[in-house]
Amino acid sequence: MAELIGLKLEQRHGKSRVRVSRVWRDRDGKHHFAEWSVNISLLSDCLPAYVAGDNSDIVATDTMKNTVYAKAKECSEQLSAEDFAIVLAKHFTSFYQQVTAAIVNIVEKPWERVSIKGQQHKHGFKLGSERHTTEVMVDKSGALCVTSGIEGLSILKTTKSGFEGFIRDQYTMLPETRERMMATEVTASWRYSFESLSSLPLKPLYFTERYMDVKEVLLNTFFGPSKEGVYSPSVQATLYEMAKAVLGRFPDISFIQLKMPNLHFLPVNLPSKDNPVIVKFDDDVYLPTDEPHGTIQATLSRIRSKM
Ligand SMILES: O=c1[nH]c(=O)c2[nH]c(=O)[nH]c2[nH]1
Repeated sequence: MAELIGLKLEQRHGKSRVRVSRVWRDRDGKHHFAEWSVNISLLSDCLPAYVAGDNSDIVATDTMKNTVYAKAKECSEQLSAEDFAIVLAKHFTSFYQQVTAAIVNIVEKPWERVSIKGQQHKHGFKLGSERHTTEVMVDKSGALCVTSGIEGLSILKTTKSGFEGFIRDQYTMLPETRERMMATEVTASWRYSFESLSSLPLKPLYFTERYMDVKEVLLNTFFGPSKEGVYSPSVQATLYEMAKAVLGRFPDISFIQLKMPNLHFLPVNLPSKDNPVIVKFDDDVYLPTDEPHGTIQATLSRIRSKM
């Protein structure tokens, strides 16, 4: 192809924000429900489409969208977002000779079953806050990478947080403190150690359970025990403890990234021309602000032993 002499083309194509929801009905009248926003991206041998206007090797993105609905219909048992992403990625890589790898991202809407008068409702759901995310990559050989995560987990504690001992210079105004609010919106993503389709766990809803468990470990570590809490010397130290707790607890997770913006609650002091002052801050009245905010993020992974 003359056009490609001296040039390198890297390409992928796919469909974004394919929204689908699925209901599964148990015999006893209990319903299960999921709502997903699916992104598909295919790596495929379709160079002629770019360089010669020849679409004969193109999987139409419209076909990708329809495949989401067709596969949702086929999945007759409730399944995790990860397993649905795997179903799709497997289909694209095995069905089309041209497709060498598929990347499927899903964001699940946080519908939660409601309880009415202490009883779980059979078919009623309300929208929660944080979202379960996943990215699955599958190639033709069956090699696989599953990353899962949480988006929008807003958490705050009103004490047991401080920040001291940082660098001071001519621009430093921030007082040291052992008493402040700590608030953040956690974005987490973690990679599972399963590296092939054949090594995936067979247990149904395995990844859904893991998601719930990881979230619980993150929250327990951030907050500490319910009565006494746990002191945080910085967002950095708490982030590290949270990441370490996840790797320590789940051997099938090889890597975790946490993004934890520091959402500030500023002390309010209103001076007055006369005494007494109108508002003197006593760890009680704050000005909440998310702009500007600190940005703190880190990844923690296992170092593979050379043995
Ligand atoms: O936990 C914190 N980490 C920082 O890096 C930082 N910087 C800052 O101004 N306040 C804080 N708090």
